[in-house]
This record gives sequence, C-alpha cells and structure tokens, in this order.
Amino acid sequence: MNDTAAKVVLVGSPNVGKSAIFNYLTGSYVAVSNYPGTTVDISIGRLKCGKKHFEVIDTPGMYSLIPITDEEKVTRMLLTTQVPEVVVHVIDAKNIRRMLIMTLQLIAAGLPVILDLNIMDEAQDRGMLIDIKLLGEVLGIPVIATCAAKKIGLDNLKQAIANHKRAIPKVFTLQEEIEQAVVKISRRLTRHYGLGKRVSALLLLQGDQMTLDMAQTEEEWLEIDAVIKELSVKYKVGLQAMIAAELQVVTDEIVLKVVKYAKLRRQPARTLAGWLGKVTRRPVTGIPILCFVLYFGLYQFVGKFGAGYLVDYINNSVFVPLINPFVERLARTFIPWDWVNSLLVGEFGIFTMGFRYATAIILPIVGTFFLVFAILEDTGYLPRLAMLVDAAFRYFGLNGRAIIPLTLGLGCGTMAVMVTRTLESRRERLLATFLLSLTIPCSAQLGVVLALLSHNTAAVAIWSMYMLVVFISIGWISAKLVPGKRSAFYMEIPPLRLPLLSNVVKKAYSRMSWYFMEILPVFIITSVVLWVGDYSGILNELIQCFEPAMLFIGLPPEAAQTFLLGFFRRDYGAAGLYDLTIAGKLTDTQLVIAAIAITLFVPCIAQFAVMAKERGMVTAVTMVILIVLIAFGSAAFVHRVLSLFAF
Ligand SMILES: Nc1nc2c(ncn2[C@@H]2O[C@H](COP(=O)(O)OP(=O)(O)OP(=O)(O)O)[C@@H](O)[C@H]2O)c(=O)[nH]1
Ligand SMILES: [Mg+2]
Repeated sequence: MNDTAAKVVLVGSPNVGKSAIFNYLTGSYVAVSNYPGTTVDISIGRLKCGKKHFEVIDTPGMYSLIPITDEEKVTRMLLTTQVPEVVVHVIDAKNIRRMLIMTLQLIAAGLPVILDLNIMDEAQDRGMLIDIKLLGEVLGIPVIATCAAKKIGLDNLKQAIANHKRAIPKVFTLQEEIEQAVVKISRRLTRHYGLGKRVSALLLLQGDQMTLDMAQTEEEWLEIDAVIKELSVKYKVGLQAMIAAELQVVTDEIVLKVVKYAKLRRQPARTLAGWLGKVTRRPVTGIPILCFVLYFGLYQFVGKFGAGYLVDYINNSVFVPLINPFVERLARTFIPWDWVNSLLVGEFGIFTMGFRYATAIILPIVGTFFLVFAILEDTGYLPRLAMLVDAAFRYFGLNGRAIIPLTLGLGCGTMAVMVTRTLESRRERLLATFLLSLTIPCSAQLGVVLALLSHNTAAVAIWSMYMLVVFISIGWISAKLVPGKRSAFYMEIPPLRLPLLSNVVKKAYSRMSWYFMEILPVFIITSVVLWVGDYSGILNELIQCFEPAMLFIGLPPEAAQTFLLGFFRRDYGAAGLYDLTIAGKLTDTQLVIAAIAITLFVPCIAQFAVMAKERGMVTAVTMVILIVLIAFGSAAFVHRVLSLFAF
C-alpha cells in the first residue's frame, strides 16, 4: 500500500454502514452485517477521485472516543497515530441525537471531519426531515446524506472527500466550571496526544485510560491531577456522566434546530418486523424460534443438504469415480517416478487426499453454513439472540454479547476467536475463547458429524445432549475458577431487515474463498507431511503410539490417523472421519464416541495461532492441554456408559 497516499478514515458507532460505504468507495468487499461488531480490525482499500488517490481505512465501530473493548481501541489508536486527510464520521441518521456527540468530539479534536448521515431511508420512514444544509453550517463541516444499502448519495460523498479542505474547527463550549478546568489542564499538557489539547483535557476529566497513561508522565501531573480531583468532588454523579450530559445538551440544541418530524401513517411492514423483533427475544417464543432456526438452518440445510447430499454427490459421484481416476491415469502416463506418483495421487496424495478433502468434503459444508449464517446476520436476528441468552450466560461468566463469537465459531473457530475482541473484559474473552476451542464444532466438523450420525436419531440426540452438558458444565466450572465479574449487557438492537441477496451471496462467497485459500495450503502441506511419514515409516510408529488411546476410548486403531490429522486441521480430521465411516470401519456406538471426541478435540493449527496471538502463548497451551484431557476423558466416559447400555 502506498504510504504517501492521503488517508481517509471511516469512523462511527457500530452497525451504521461504515463497511458498506468502504466497499462502495474502494470496490473491495469486507463483511457487512446487521449487528454491532462486524468489523474487528482495520481494512485498507484505494479510492481514486479524478487525479487524486486516497487510501481508505475501514475501522471497527466505537461508541465514543473513550474505548472500552479491544476493537474500539484499534480505532482510537488509528485516529491518534495516523494523520488522516479526511475523517468521515458515519452515523445512523435516525439516531442523530445520540451519535452527533461523537461528531462534536471529533471536530473538537481538530480532525478534518465530514459527517455522513447514513441510513437516511429509515430516518425518512420514521418521518424525520433533516436540514442538511443548516446542519453543515452549524457544525462548520461538510454534511452528506446517504443510503449505502441502496448506493444513494455515495458519489456525493466521494466528491466531498476529493474536495475537502481543512477549516478552523468550531468550538462547542460546555459549562463554565468544566471549561475552566479544561483550560487549566490543557495548558499543562506537553506530550503528543494525537488529538487536540482541549479534547485530551476533556478525555482526562472523563477518566480515559489511554490519555491518563500518557498524562501521568507529564512533569506537572500532580497539578493536573489536582484539577481533576477538585472538579470531581463537585459532581456527585461523577465527572464522566456530567460531561456526557453536558455534551448531550449541546447536541440537543443542534438537533432541535435541524430535525423536524412529518406526520406518518403506520406501515404494515414495519409492524410485522416490530412484532417479529419482539417475539424472537422473549424466552417463551424465542426458544422455539431458536430451535426452528437450528433445525432448518443447521440440521436440514448444513447437515443434510450440505454435508449429506452435496458432499455425497461431489465426493462419491464426481471425485471418486471420475476426477481421481482421471488424474491418476494422467499421472501414471506422464510421470515415470513411483514416488512422485504416490506423492500426487497415492493414498495420502496431494491431489487424491489433500485437494479432495478441501474441495469435495469441506467446501460444500462450509459454503452452506456461510450462506445460512450470512442470512441470519443480515436480518438482525443475532443481537436478539444475544438478549435471549443473556440471562443463561450469566452462569458462564459471560453476557449475551458472547453469542456472536460463539455462533460464528460454528462456521470457523479461527474467525470466531478474533471476534471475541468485541467482549468487554479480559475474563470474558478468556472464557469465550476456551468454550469456543473446546465445545463449539466448526462447520466442517459439525457438517460431517451431522451427516454421519443423521441416519440414527438416537445417536444425534446423544451427541447433541452430551455437547450441551459439556458446554454448560465446563462453562459453569470455568466461570467459578476464573476470578472476576461479568460485565453488564449492553447491545444496540438494530431493526430487523430483509437481507439483501447481493450482500448475502458476496459475503458467503468471500468467506468461502478466504477459507479455501486458508485451508488448501495446509491440506497440501499435511498431505506431504503424511506422505513423508508414510514413506519413512514414522507415520506408522506415531499411529501405533496413538492406538492405545483409541482402544481406551473404544475406537478401532485406524481412528488414530483421523485424530492425528485433526491436529493439523479440525476439518481435515472431520474429513478423515467421513472416509473411515464410508469404508464401514465404525459401528454406530463408535461413531458417537468418535464424534464426541473429535468435536471436543484440540483446535486446529490456525485457530491455535490466533488463540496464542490474542490470548498469549501460555494461555493457549494451557487451554490445549485441558482440552485434550477433557476430550479423551469424555470419550472414555461415554464409551463406558454406552457399553453398559449396549447401545
Ligand atoms: N436500511 C439501510 N441499511 C443500511 C444502510 N447502510 C448500511 N445498512 C445496513 O446496516 C448494517 C450494518 O452495515 P455495516 O456496513 O456492516 O456497518 P458497520 O458500521 O461497518 O458496522 P461494524 O462493523 O459493526 O462497526 C447492514 O445490515 C447494512 O446492510 C442504509 O443506508 N440503509
Ligand atoms: Mg464494519
């Protein structure tokens, strides 16, 4: 990326359409979903306006300049360390009263702000009439109205970015006493805070940790601290709440000037969405709806259609009888060396095993999952699910927000561990990462397990009940063992929306190709490693070492290979399990045991790497050791119990 290109940073609260706008401006695709916290890291793209080149940066949403979660810190750091040419503050127009506060903060910070009133369609549906021109004059910055979902107004935004010129920022003053304290503090600030001195002083008064850390190294810190303390004793509600209320007063005055309301007739579509929105989050109706979604979305579509029908067709009717023999013939005709042949098309061949596992077994399952998940994300169901489970999640030391990484884990654990950044405390991120790595099967595992067990309803019931019990008990025990309290549940509930087909397809496709590009090299390397192991005899010895463990949990010795593979990638292990069953090597009881063990078994290498990066190596390794013990312990336990009942 060109470092000298002018930077355009898109900032704003979560779920206001920043990523949708980023995609339009740059022509690339980053995920757009109807829940707060979709973007957890920055994305960079290019924009060309006439002769000007820009580097556009999409950021994780943040509610205010004071970050709470890790992903909010990412945006704050970006604003203070980069020197943006333009900062586009994207807000949800219907929530202008709440969101304009941050616009004032950004202006006061001396940043070159353009205000984008997005989601104008919903504001208009509610009868809001916003005087854009007047708002621009009051704020002293360019204001643009857009509807990113329908691509309306985005070219105006492009023009505004291209023509933007820095102006002297307007100052919106607060109450006398606060202003005096701000002056006293900012006079004593000598370090480079990245934001203007006035805003830094205000942030200090509000207890912002990032500014505090720096201010404590100031020579006159004691004097600064005295000013803060002197002011805070005056306000019983606390300085932070006081300043927030003050900022709200200023914003309210502006909103009163620029927003008028038209009289509305009630719209039937809105009433239906409102009703559905309510019934999904009440336990009496919400739990049956959740069961309905899980049954049709996961069991029928991913399990039966994706992992059953599609895999069966692509693997057993296309790859095994047609493509594999063709490639084998090709290899044998043109490549005279036996060892190369076996490396490419042998039992562990790069093509016959690695490529086939990735394309014929894993991709259809992961693809169907991503499709269902994209639809769910775009409707706005997930935040409602978060509300529904919030009360139950308190027993696991989590709040309802954790449902988003946990359900995403049903797609890919690696992605999900990154999304735990949206959780507030270190403790919650730790607990969610552990539950994710232990109990949540990724879509590849889930699909294979459902497809293999689906002919026997009792087997599906035993497996799912067991997983639920492990989730609940391990969740409960870990919450007891890890000290700390759960944070309060706060999540904005967006309106239910009809998913846009183009976004659903693009998102599912982009995740599928990301996934495929990630797994293919690992699958190929795994095939090579296995081939070397097989050729040198090491694999056999390793498998032999693993065999007693297999017998201990009641599985045939051949299963050792599947578990070894699962170590490289969960999905590789799952695909191995599929192959074993097709070959008729497992009885129903053994299938249940294998399904339990492989679901609980260690996270794949990619997920482990993200765990180590996000939570630290020591934590990641400790988790893996615990997971291996629990997985084998569980499998052995189920083996003993099932043999008692002669299942
Ligand atoms: N009705 C309507 N929906 C919109 C508009 N712009 C975006 N959306 C929808 O709003 C939701 C959020 O969009 P995103 O682009 O993911 O929002 P974001 O600001 O990047 O959100 P985070 O990544 O969570 O911070 C998606 O469901 C979009 O389809 C709009 O102008 N009108
Ligand atoms: Mg986003």
